[in-house]
Amino acid sequence: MMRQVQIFDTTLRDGEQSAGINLNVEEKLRVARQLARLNVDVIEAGFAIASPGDFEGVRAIAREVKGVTVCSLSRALKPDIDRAWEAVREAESPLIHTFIATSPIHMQYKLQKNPEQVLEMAVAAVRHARGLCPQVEFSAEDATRSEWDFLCRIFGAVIAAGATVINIPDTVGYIIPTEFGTMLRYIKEHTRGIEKVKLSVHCHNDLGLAVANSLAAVENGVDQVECTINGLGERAGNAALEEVVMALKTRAENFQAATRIHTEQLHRTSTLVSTLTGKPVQHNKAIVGSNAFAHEAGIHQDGILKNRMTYEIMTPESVGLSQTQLVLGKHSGRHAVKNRLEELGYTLSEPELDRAYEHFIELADKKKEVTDSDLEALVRNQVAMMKDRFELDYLHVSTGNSTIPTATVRLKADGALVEEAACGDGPIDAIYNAIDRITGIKVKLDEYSIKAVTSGQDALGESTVKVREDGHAYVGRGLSTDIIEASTLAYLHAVNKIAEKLKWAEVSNG
Ligand SMILES: CC(=O)SCCNC(=O)CCNC(=O)[C@H](O)C(C)(C)COP(=O)(O)OP(=O)(O)OC[C@H]1O[C@@H](n2cnc3c(N)ncnc32)[C@H](O)[C@@H]1OP(=O)(O)O
Ligand SMILES: CC(C)C(=O)C(=O)O
Ligand SMILES: [Mg+2]
Repeated sequence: MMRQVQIFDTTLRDGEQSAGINLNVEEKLRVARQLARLNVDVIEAGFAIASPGDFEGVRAIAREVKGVTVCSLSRALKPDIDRAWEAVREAESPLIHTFIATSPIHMQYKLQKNPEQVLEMAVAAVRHARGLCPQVEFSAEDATRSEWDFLCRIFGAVIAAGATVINIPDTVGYIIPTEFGTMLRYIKEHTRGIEKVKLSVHCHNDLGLAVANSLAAVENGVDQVECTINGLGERAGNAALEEVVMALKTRAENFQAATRIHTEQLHRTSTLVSTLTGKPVQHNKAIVGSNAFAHEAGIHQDGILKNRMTYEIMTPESVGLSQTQLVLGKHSGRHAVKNRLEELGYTLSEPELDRAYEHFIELADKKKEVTDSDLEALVRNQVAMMKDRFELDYLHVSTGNSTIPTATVRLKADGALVEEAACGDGPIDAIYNAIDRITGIKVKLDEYSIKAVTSGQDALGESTVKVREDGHAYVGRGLSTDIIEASTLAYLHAVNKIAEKLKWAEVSNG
């Protein structure tokens, strides 16, 4: 039986606490709307007492964003709690989150209070918050460096005072997964009333263990994980929401726990947060990095082409990306180059492919990435091994302001001369109709352009067309001092690519 784990998103509170991030109210609202689309369970929208802007941000989200619990952080102080309540009270499901540090070092040096005073403050804070709001979360800041028996005592006391969620933060990212599991089991066994509340964890990434610790917590039965988009947060950040969620989904049989997250929204959410915060996502970041579903090594690309699961443990579509990327570079092999060329409409024989691959590797050694245009140029211009099926032999167009544009076209098709005439809406349309009659290939013209590539009266005109056949797009280019001829050559260029593909299909189908 799968149990449900809640996702508490704190991008707008702990994430925004990262050095160098400052979101205004409108930006916070945009993130919150997207978090609601992502279907998080709780949005920690800010720390209401911190500033008027933070207060307005929390209040605006509480007023507008529905279908999700909205919460504000507050110290264990009455004015903080009152301000938090003022900000969240209009939410469909409001929550006050109050906290106080429980580790010896924080109590002695930062709070300058003894454990009994801290316990009293925690209880008073929770009691006051619970008098205002039906849902109150209590966090023991720096819990993982606190004495376990003291934690059990303070948790028991705040539960008795009305806390509905108990959160165990690894505030400084100190704990390791096995130790966290043992600690959580100890707390569950030794805290009075713990079975009545939700148990939550909040992990920081100072040792790069935030996600691993959060997952260890799920294995040990916690009900809620606190995390942020792109792992934003104080110092090295918090547990990355996308990593926690996809680990739970991909290894569901291990965790027997599911979230309500709409994972296809992950990429979009990550991009929005990155854009608004100005914090780029590192390329190799799990799940949402630009290379997370990109493959360059030949052996990997070959595997992916044969079966995506050889090198992908989840699909790009499941996180909201349209497809796997096979990046062509110096580590790519023949299979990937052949596959891309076929997608572009070039079907090569084995010797042709060998030659093209040789040229490709030479080029890839000089360039980081070989683009589609590079590949096309390489095949058509450098290797020049493809013999066009249709070549222009003769062209005549008759047009004017009071005549129906008519074209006569003669092509050399597989060595024989074939001539056709056709009318059209304009001279180019007439030519393309005549060509279609000769080739018998049905294409749809999506784009057409003509531009001068040199200057003067004898300027060279370059025409580019994009045509579609059987759902695939083909680009053709033609160059001539006569723009009508350039347009004809561009169309023929695209049609020859299609003819080559169709020929290959015939051969392969026997
Ligand atoms: C682990 C975390 O992420 S905790 C959340 C951190 N987030 C923030 O700090 C949000 C931004 N902070 C702020 O805007 C400000 O620090 C404020 C408004 C919260 C407080 O500002 P100030 O009143 O000027 O206090 P300052 O920040 O300098 O010091 C914090 C005070 O709160 C006390 N304090 C810290 N945590 C708590 C707590 N949980 N409960 C009660 N008091 C606390 C400190 O002991 C210190 O008290 P002191 O002034 O008596 O020495
Ligand atoms: C306020 C608490 C939950 C926190 O952010 C932390 O301890 O890291
Ligand atoms: Mg934190």
